[in-house]
Amino acid sequence: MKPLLKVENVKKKFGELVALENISFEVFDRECLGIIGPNGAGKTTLFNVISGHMRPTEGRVFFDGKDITGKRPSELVKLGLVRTFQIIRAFRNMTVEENFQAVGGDYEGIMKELGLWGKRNMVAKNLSQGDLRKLNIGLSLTTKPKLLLLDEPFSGLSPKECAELHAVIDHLKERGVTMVIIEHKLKELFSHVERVLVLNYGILLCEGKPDEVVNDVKVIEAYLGDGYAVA
Ligand SMILES: Nc1ncnc2c1ncn2[C@@H]1O[C@H](COP(=O)(O)OP(=O)(O)OP(=O)(O)O)[C@@H](O)[C@H]1O
Repeated sequence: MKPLLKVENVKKKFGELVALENISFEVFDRECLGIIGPNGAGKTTLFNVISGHMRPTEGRVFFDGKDITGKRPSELVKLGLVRTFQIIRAFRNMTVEENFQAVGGDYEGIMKELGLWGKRNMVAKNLSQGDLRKLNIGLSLTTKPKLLLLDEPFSGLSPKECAELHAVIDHLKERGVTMVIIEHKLKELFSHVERVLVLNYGILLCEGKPDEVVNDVKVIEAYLGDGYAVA
C-alpha cells in the first residue's frame, strides 16, 4: 500500500536546539494516527514541518507521492493537506456563517453535519469552546482535505463537548478523511487511533498500537509515569 504521507529523516534545529532528530514515518490512506509525548517533545514542530509552516533543517516530506518539502501552507491546502484553521482575530467578530462565507466553498451541508446550522447567526467569539472547535474543523472541511492535522482537539473541552467532538471525528472518518492527531488526553485519542507515535526530546521513542505503547517501558519512563491507566 502506498502511503498518503511520508516523512523521511526529518530534522529540525532551532539554533543549537534539536527539536526533531531524524524522524521517519508513514501515514496510510484513511488511517487515523496519534502523536503523543511530553511537553516540548517536538509534536507541534512536526506539524509545522508537515503543514509547510516551517522548513525542515534536513529530510523530506512526501504527500500523495509528491515531494512537498518547503511548500507553502496555501499550496498544501490545494493539494489536500490541511491543518485545522484557527479563527484569527478579525474573524472572531463575524458570525459562524460569515466565517464560512469568507473561506468560500460549499458549506451548508458541512454546517448541518457538524451541528452548526442552528448557530449560524452567532458571533464566533460568543461560541462555547466545543462549538469553536467544530467551527475550526468545519472551515477546514470546506477545502476538502485528504489529510487533516488536528493539534490537541480535545484540550479544554468539557465531557459533553468531548462527546460531541468524538462524533465529529467519527464523521470525518466516514467522509474518508485521513487524520493525524496530537493529543495529551489519551483516553479520548485512543478511541480513534489504530497506531500511535511517541516523541520524546525530538526523537521517535516508539510506534505501535495504543495498548502496545502504553505498556512500553521507555514510554512509561519518559511520559506516562508508573501509576498510569487510560481511565
Ligand atoms: N520557533 C521556535 N524557536 C525556538 N525554539 C522552538 C520554536 N518552536 C519550538 N521550539 C522548541 O522546540 C522544542 C519542541 O517544541 P514543540 O512545541 O514542538 O513541542 P510539543 O511536543 O508540541 O510540546 P507541547 O506538548 O507543550 O505543545 C521545545 O524545546 C521548544 O521550546
